[in-house]
Amino acid sequence: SSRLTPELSLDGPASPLFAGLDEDPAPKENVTVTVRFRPLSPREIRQGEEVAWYADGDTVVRSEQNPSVAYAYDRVFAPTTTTRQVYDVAAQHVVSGAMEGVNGTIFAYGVTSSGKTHTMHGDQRSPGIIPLAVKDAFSIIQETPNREFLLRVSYLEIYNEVVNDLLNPAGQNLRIREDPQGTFVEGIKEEVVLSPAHALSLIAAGEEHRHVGSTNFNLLSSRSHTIFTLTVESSPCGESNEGEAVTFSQLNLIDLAGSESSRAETTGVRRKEGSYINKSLLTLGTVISKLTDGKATHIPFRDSKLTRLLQSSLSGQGRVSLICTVTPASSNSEETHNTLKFAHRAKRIEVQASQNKIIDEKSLIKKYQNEIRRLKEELEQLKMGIITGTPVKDAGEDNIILWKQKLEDGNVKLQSRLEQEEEAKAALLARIQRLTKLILVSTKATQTSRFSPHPGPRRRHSFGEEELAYLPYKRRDIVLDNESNELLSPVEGLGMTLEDSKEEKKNRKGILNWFKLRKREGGASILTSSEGDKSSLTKSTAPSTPIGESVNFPSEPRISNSLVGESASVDLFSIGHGEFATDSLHGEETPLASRKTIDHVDLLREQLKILSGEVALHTSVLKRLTEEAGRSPNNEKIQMEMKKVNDEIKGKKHQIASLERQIPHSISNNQGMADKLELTPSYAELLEQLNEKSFDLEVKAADNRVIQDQLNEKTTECMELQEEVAHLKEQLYQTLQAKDSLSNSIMMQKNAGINHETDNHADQELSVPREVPGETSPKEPQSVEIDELKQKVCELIEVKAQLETRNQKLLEESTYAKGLASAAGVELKALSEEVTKLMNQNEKLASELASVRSPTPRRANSGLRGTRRDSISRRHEPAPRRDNNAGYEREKALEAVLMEKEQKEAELQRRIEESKQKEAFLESELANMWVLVAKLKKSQGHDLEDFDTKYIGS
Ligand SMILES: Nc1ncnc2c1ncn2[C@@H]1O[C@H](COP(=O)(O)OP(=O)(O)OP(=O)(O)O)[C@@H](O)[C@H]1O
Repeated sequence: SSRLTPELSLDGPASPLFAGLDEDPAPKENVTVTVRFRPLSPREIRQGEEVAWYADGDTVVRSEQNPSVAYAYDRVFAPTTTTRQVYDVAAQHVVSGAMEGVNGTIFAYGVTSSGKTHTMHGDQRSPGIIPLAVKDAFSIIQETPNREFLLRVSYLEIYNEVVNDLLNPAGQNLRIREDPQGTFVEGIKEEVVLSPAHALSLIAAGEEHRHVGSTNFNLLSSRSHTIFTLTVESSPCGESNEGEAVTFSQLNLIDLAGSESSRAETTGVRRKEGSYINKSLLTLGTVISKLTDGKATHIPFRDSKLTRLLQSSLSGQGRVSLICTVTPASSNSEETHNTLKFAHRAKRIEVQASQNKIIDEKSLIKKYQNEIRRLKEELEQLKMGIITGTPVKDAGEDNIILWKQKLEDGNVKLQSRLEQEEEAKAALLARIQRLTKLILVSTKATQTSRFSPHPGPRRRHSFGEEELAYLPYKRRDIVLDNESNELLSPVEGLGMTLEDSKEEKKNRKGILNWFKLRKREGGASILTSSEGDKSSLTKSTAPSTPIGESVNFPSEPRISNSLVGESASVDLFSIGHGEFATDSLHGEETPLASRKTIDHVDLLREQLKILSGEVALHTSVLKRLTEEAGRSPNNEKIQMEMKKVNDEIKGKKHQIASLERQIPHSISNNQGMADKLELTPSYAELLEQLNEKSFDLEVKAADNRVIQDQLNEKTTECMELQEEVAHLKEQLYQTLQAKDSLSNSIMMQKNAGINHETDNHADQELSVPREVPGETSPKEPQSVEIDELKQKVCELIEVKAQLETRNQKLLEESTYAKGLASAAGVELKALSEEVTKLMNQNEKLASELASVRSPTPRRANSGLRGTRRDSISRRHEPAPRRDNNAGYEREKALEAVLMEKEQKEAELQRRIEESKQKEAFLESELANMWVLVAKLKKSQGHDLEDFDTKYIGS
């Protein structure tokens, strides 16, 4: 499928993107071919089907009827084998190869209803190869601490020989292109993924668009081939990796549509689909036999879209694993035999597992790394600029007026410069965070690498609830005849899932917690991919642009708010807490928590300095004004200015005082926080999650804003269209009137018997203007009028066609906008549920906190709020015993944090409410728009229909 972003592939031959294959070419290996039997279905058993083929040991499939007919493969899986076992043998090595830069392709092949989709996608009880591979890829990143990764996905289907983008409904009928590196799909959308749940959610969304339909054999049969591609870029960690090669690879996970025998389907669409499916699978078979023939000169890759896209994999670049799914049923014996022969041929294809390397600096991961580095430098410079400030030059004592003027100007300039710099700094920080989040790194501190020659055993990660939610509950529940779908084998994975579920609940980290804080040398730590950065990605409008990082990422306002002004500095502090808490949880060697606090305190001090400078400037201005006021005491303007400056000085002083209070408070709060973390580490997790949720909410709100803008645009377009329609109506009306008057005059002429010819053919005159030699008036002007009318009719027809096209476009865009709005709605709902959950947890933690305190009879009987009130009132009592002081202080700090969190919760709730309102507003807007469009269509339709019947028809 798609290989590279255009910006990467544009480079051309002068700067080759790939260093190519390794200098030491990897030894040749064969395609891994496995066969998976599915159990007999209850229907097959009811119909008295017998077993025609069976697994004879681990590697042989044998015919029941004729035991001398047998085929050997790398592995044969009996009906009771679980998909996880299949994954371990048939897919794991391909996935781990892809993470190391070796291309990989895994595909399921078999007749309809043999279990391809069950194997590739699976369901919640038995996740398929695709979810397992995605999960494994992220586990590998987690266990490769010395490398940074960038993962992108694309998802397409080939339906009736047309390539459609499943991640972008607008991406239909895409073209397959070729370049020196192979074939790729032009304009396909790629999304950078940040967690398994994120990737699975994209697959689930893509599946919604896939073509499925019921056949005689499968109620939900796949009617298209799908290719899910995971593109992996990785480079060594750290900032000293400039010039080092980046490994690049693609993992293609393919669920083919099933080949069908002629008895499978009889009518219309299904038959057409079936013939396309069979043709492409036949081409696949031919390609494979020619590839293994040895003598073949021409391989017909171009005969089908499927083989064109698989060309580079099948011609040996990277690992290939073919999983052939078969049913043992005797009624399918012949088809099974064909599948087995196909698998046997494929076994002979040779491939080479060489590592791809990109030497070009323009690999996407490199591009991000360089940009992060550059932004950090800019930020450093900006910070220094803010601290240094702009010195105001002494203009000399003899020119005091000029000096004063300059001072005033300098003051204004300084202020606006400071504001600008603060804004720029916030924007830079946000951008660094945004870019850093896209690059995935392990949270492990250990330096063992999977890229080392002998990687240790890997821990198997089980699916969390949020990840399972993106898999179908039970795929294809209904089989024909309404029979139960339970096949005669233990339900795969069920036991395991039940067993695991308790463990999963305990360990559950959720979508957002796959990657925690990331440390970077020589700079402030930056949050990595702990947040599902969906908004920025799905906003990407241009196909093949993997990130929409420039679009709608609302972190700037949040950070800039936090940097401007006194009240907002509380916000800044709360952000600091979130990050601080998260980092502390991981207990890494660098004391990130204290560094965060130092950063924060530094910032407060910087603000203090700025404010002091401003106060000094204002004071000098005030002094000058006082002198002037002394000279002209009745000048009201000066008095007012003095008052204004005075107020400003007071305001600034007030801010300074509050900042001075905040600095020690921040330090002690930090201490309190650290103590609290010792007691309740999960509390920090909660804070972090709250932080993440609020961030998500902001993203959603930004999304809503975009949708709202789109809606407004559409509404304006609708209004314009309406105006145009009204205008057209007017024109039509005029034309009709002209025509009526023309008919009248003709009739009058007829009656007067002026022209006998006209008498007989008056009607024809209307539509066919004729020239009568020697005859001039009064017929000439009439025919001119008729000509004009005809001209108008033509023009109107053209306008009608244009309007119809525009209307169609408008309808498509509205559908898309509606989709976006409903997606935002679903997300919001999920978020509000999360927040409710968090609040419950919070309540629980608060009561735990209460129990941690040394119990007094009074506290033991009161609830959380009672406890807080008690402790607040205690603050006004005389100080308790000296040895209780430390505990008391600590309690105070904890309470402050608790209160702060409650405020944050309330704030979150408020934001959810706001978002909900916005959503409701959007929905009503959308509904209005639909009504408008419908009305428009209706009125336009009526008018034009009338028009057609009346004039064009006649
Ligand atoms: N190994 C298996 N164990 C249990 N059930 C299975 C297995 N393989 C397939 N099934 C069940 O058999 C039915 C058909 O499987 P599936 O839809 O995966 O077939 P398919 O080959 O993808 O069909 P199509 O080509 O028509 O899409 C489903 O109900 C599925 O749950």
